[in-house]
Amino acid sequence: MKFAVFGAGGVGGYLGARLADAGHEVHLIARGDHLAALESDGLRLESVRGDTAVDLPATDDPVEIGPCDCVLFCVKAHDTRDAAPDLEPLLGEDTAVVSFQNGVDNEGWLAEEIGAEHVVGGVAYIFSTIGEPGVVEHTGGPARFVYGELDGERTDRIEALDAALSESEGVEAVLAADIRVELWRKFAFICAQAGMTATTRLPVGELRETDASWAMYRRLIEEVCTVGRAEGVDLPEDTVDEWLEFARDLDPEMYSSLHYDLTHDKRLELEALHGSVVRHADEVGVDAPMNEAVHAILRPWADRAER
Ligand SMILES: NC(=O)C1=CN([C@@H]2O[C@H](COP(=O)(O)OP(=O)(O)OC[C@H]3O[C@@H](n4cnc5c(N)ncnc54)[C@H](OP(=O)(O)O)[C@@H]3O)[C@@H](O)[C@H]2O)C=CC1
Ligand SMILES: CC(C)(CO)C(=O)C(=O)O
Repeated sequence: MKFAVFGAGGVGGYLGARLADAGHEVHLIARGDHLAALESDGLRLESVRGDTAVDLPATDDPVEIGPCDCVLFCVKAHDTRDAAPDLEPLLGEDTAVVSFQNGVDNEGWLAEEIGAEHVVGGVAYIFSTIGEPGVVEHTGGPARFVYGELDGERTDRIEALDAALSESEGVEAVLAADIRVELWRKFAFICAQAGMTATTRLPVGELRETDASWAMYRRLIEEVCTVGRAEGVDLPEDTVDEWLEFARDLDPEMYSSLHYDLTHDKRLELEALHGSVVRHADEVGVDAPMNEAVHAILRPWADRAER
């Protein structure tokens, strides 16, 4: 298959390297120092699931790539709207654009720009970052990727993507029955894991040992589930308990990408996470006070990083 990875960073670089190793044609879209390093030295992946190095075409201009079977859209959520118009040259009639971003709004934003028929939902469970230009470091997380057509159809293109990811080493690939449920499930977890590790600047192990913090972790998940259900998302009854059990088993030193970005003076995806919960809660008329609190605490840091 012909893939373009739009935003070949922590998530996109990981997937691009794994798909290339599985024999697919992969084009990377990046910018700045990272692009310069990809062009001169190729992409190196240092991963707890096995290292690899791939020499792939890399550019900041999608026109050079042309129409693809599938585009993996892996920029930060705050870059979605700016990047979306540049997808156009990558689109053929049946091209799938899969968002592997955090949050529940990216798919809608993409659909507004390129048409809903091109948009496929996706969720990533991994912890990977650009360690230095040209190098993606995967330090933990299951490397599980969940995806599906927004209407739940088993189309030829989603089956082709499923086959490509399933056959790639180091990728746990899951074709979802209902990707909207999966997006909200992940959203519930990430709002707790990211919100708590970023506001306290402590790893999950210390949060688990502190009753008040662990109770807040739980409430963040509960609130997102309440909002999602109020929007008609069929989240399983046991979603909260399932995530708490999952979080209890996490490496005690585990933080989140929001914490990483906060502590590395990078822009925060706050509006796609807690800001989004607050907006969705307002729309459906339910309260989300813990998410509001996280949003209020981190907003000045997000402003500072944007200045
Ligand atoms: N990293 C992780 O472990 C996980 C991340 N996610 C989600 O995945 C998404 C991607 O995150 P992550 O991989 O960490 O992000 P990264 O910052 O590592 O990678 C994104 C890359 O895209 C580049 N980029 C952004 N806009 C453009 C553009 N218009 N043209 C070319 N390149 C562009 C960025 O460049 P620049 O740096 O210059 O902005 C950056 O190199 C986020 O929504 C995140 O929440 C989900 C689960 C785990
Ligand atoms: C918590 C984690 C690592 C789970 O994949 C994540 O999605 C993130 O930090 O953005």
